[in-house]
Amino acid sequence: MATVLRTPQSFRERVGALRHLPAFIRLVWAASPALTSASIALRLARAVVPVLMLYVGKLIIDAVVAEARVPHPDWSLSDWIESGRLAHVGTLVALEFCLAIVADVSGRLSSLVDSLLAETYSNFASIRLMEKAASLDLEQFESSEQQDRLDRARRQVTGRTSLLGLVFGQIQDILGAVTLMIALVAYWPSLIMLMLVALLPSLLGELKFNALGYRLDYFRTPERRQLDYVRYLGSSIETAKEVKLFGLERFLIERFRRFAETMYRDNRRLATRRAFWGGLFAAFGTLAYYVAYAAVIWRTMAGDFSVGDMTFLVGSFLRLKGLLDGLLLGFSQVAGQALYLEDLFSFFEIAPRVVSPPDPVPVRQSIRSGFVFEDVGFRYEGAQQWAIRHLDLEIPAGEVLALVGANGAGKTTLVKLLARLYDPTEGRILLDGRDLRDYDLDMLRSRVGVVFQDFVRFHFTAAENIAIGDIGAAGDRERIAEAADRSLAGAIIARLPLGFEQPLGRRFGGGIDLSGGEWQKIAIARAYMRDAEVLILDEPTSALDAHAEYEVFQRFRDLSAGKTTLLISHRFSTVRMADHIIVLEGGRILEAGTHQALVARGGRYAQMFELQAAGYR
Ligand SMILES: Nc1ncnc2c1ncn2[C@@H]1O[C@H](COP(=O)(O)OP(=O)(O)OP(=O)(O)O)[C@@H](O)[C@H]1O
Repeated sequence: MATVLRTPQSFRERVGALRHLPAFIRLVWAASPALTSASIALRLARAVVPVLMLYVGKLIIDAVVAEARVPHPDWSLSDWIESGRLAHVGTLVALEFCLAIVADVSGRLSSLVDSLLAETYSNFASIRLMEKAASLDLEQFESSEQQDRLDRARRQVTGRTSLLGLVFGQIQDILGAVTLMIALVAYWPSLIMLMLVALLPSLLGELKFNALGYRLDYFRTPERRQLDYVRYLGSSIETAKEVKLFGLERFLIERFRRFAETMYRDNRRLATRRAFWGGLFAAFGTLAYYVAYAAVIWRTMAGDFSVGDMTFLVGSFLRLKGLLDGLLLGFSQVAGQALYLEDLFSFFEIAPRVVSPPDPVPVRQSIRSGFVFEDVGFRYEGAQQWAIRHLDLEIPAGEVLALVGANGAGKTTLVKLLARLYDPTEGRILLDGRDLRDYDLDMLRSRVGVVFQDFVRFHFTAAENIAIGDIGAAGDRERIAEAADRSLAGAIIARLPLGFEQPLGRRFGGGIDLSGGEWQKIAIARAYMRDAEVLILDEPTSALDAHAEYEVFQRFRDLSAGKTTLLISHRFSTVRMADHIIVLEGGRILEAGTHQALVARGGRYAQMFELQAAGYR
């Protein structure tokens, strides 16, 4: 069940989000240990070198002042060099030059390493996300709350890789600040305290606004998904046809504008408040800096510090202020983004419920007795009504069973239960006498070939579209061609300019779109790709003309001889081919029998059959 995430409200909870940082750093480390180590080492260099430079600067000034005090005649440069009085200062300048080069090189290398690491991490985390998503139950996918969370998790891995630079930048700044503080404490400890106290209001302010920003984003996730959806509707090829014909442009644009404006207004209010308070708090920091500055000038004039000390102290204070400001801003940004890590890691923690048992039973190569539904009931999460209730049904191995019934009668649900996409809410389903839940899930699914009514039109090549049925055999062109011939897709592919290599769909350059019926033939070829024991066609032929559907099913029947087959169709010319027919109504079995028996019975089936037959007369 999707757990409702509470929004972090209190200060502790906000800072508490930082607890995900170690897990985040572990994830970054796992993405690339080498790049992560390099990045941290370079940051360390970048933190320490500036302090060393400031100190060498101080030594230079002191040396120069000392030299300037010693009287010297009207010397030329060569006299200075020969006297040896330039040697000390010269060495110091050379040292500072070397440090400057190290600072420059480590800065450049560090941006290079960080950009490589950010991309590696983003790819790594995306793969983890896809793997996790693949392991989830269909039901967990279908809840809108879960979709919201997935959406936030996805944004976390794609849009928020800056977190990486931020966290490492923080580490660098902390190291830099600590080095400076150690140096400054040696001179005048109380000034550092002044600076730290002055920055406290900014810290608290930033934390507060971050939590507000996150809450805004959190509560806006459903709206943002709506916004993305409306944007997609208004600007994609899949919808262009209906948008034009129904004249939906203005309607969609208006809807987009309405959502977007509310979100913009809320964001603007927050950003303005943040800028105001942030500016006010920052003024405290600046004030502290100037107080410290004045104090240092005074003590230098009083003779407590040398001019070199003064430049070092003033330079260090300025740098420390910059670092602390940066740390503060960075900290609040890190804390803000860490709140989103909650989404990513809580997504990683969702446990699928439809899983293999600890000691799974292997599925036999060929099914012996078949499936038995025992008092099976299923209710979709959040639904009031049962989609299926008290269903007892036997599907003997090798039988061709047809399911008929009005829209919403429960046909697709039954198929999903059979393929163990869901587990029954009540009762159980047996395969060869054992509960489906006892079997190895992957093996079970690999034995079942389903073509759904809403099959996916993959914008891949024609060959790949068929190979979807058994993706491990994507390189086996012979099998793909055979599957295509069996589903009557072969003739369609032969007409494509690039044949099996033809990209399908218009999403990418060079793609060719197919008609609905042509797509269906391609989708049916997927069922032939699988060496499945159980074949299920859930109305994938609705776009085929009556003749084509008859032909497709005829072949399907012949080619799947000996296999357990389930057909769902609203066309009785097809349904009558089945060995056994089940009429579902409101999730229960209303009638069952052969075509002849059901017609002779004069019940619901006969009524529906008569209605359709009359339409053709
Ligand atoms: N994902 C879902 N979440 C909630 N309810 C659902 C979901 N899918 C189907 N239902 C409901 O379950 C019931 C059975 O639906 P099902 O899709 O099994 O019907 P069907 O017989 O296949 O219909 P059709 O002929 O229209 O394909 C319907 O009342 C439907 O509204």
